[in-house]
Amino acid sequence: MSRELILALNPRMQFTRIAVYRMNTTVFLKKINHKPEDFNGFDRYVDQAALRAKIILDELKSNDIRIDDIAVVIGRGGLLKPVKSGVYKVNDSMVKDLSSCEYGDDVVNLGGLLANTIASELSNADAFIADPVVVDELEDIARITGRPEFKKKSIFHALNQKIAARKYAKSVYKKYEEMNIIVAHLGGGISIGAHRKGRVIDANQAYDGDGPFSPIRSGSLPMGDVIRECFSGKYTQEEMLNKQTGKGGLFAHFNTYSGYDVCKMRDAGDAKATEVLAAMAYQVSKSIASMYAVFDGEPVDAIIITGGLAKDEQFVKEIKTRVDKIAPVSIQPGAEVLGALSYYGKMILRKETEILEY
Ligand SMILES: Nc1ncnc2c1ncn2[C@@H]1O[C@H](COP(=O)(O)OP(=O)(O)OP(=O)(O)O)[C@@H](O)[C@H]1O
Ligand SMILES: CCCC(=O)O
Repeated sequence: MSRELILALNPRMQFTRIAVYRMNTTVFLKKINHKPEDFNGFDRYVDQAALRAKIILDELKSNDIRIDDIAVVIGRGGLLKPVKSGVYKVNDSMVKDLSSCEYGDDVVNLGGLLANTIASELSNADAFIADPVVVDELEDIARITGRPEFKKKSIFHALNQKIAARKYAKSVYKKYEEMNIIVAHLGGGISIGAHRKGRVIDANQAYDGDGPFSPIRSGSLPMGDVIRECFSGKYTQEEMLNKQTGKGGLFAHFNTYSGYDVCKMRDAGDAKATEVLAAMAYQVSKSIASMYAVFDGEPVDAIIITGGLAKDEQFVKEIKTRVDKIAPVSIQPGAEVLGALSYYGKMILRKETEILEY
């Protein structure tokens, strides 16, 4: 039996999900909740790397995980320069871009940094990321905007979208690379991707660009109003960016990061929650329908709805009824981030994947 373990890491704002795998067996799975006061004094998410790494290592040790058997530490990849899909070994250049927030400050940056810090503490491990949020397979036409100095960027949930699409393709005995699929990832952020024959040729710029609003992101806004707010003198640039990326969407309406809680408010008859969630479902549906045009007349084989909010039947129903004329709709509730990372971790151990250099 192989003694080589895989440690997978998915850092989120208020918690870090970790899992340890021995090939196909899950050895350990844990959602480590963090108290906001633990991070007092840290201005940026990346400043939390050393502390979170220690908390994770302590958790593994106190659960008798044989940490020196860990060979692969693989984290969810962060805001980096645009890259092709695949597995990357964490190197100095990646650590520099993540820790300086060269391409933005999001908690997802901690994926590569935690993997690097933890691997360096172990005797036998290397650090990796896979399909980071900046996987870029856009067609050139998708990049052009109404201002030559602005190009649309590919920032979306590449890891979960691609795993969801591969899983669906397998379930209908086809190859991902042979299918046309629209994937809607409904998580803390929301991204809609047009997967044409295995390449995501268009997606909304989910982090700070366009698309539906989400539990934490503002999505597309009336641009004139945003410009006027920028120059109102009321907010700094940092505050304006934060309103777009971390304090928009459901948070701005309800002061909670939890889509689950807002769904519960709707179920209890709250009129505002009903209205805002319906608007979010409406925006997701419009975004899915807009991707139909991207396939330029080729049939779309499936629409996949995935992510945490895909667990809410009412929310999903409101989207489904608006888009199911386009293609059959398949629901994959929840995001398999750790499972997806373990899939790549196994390929690394079996030497079945190219290790790309950042
Ligand atoms: N049963 C549920 N019903 C409704 N919403 C839910 C449910 N379970 C989770 N959610 C919501 O889903 C969102 C989180 O989804 P998910 O776990 O896919 O995202 P994440 O990993 O935190 O962020 P992202 O997907 O943007 O990277 C949260 O707003 C959460 O409250
Ligand atoms: C960080 C990119 C995807 C998202 O969370 O919106």
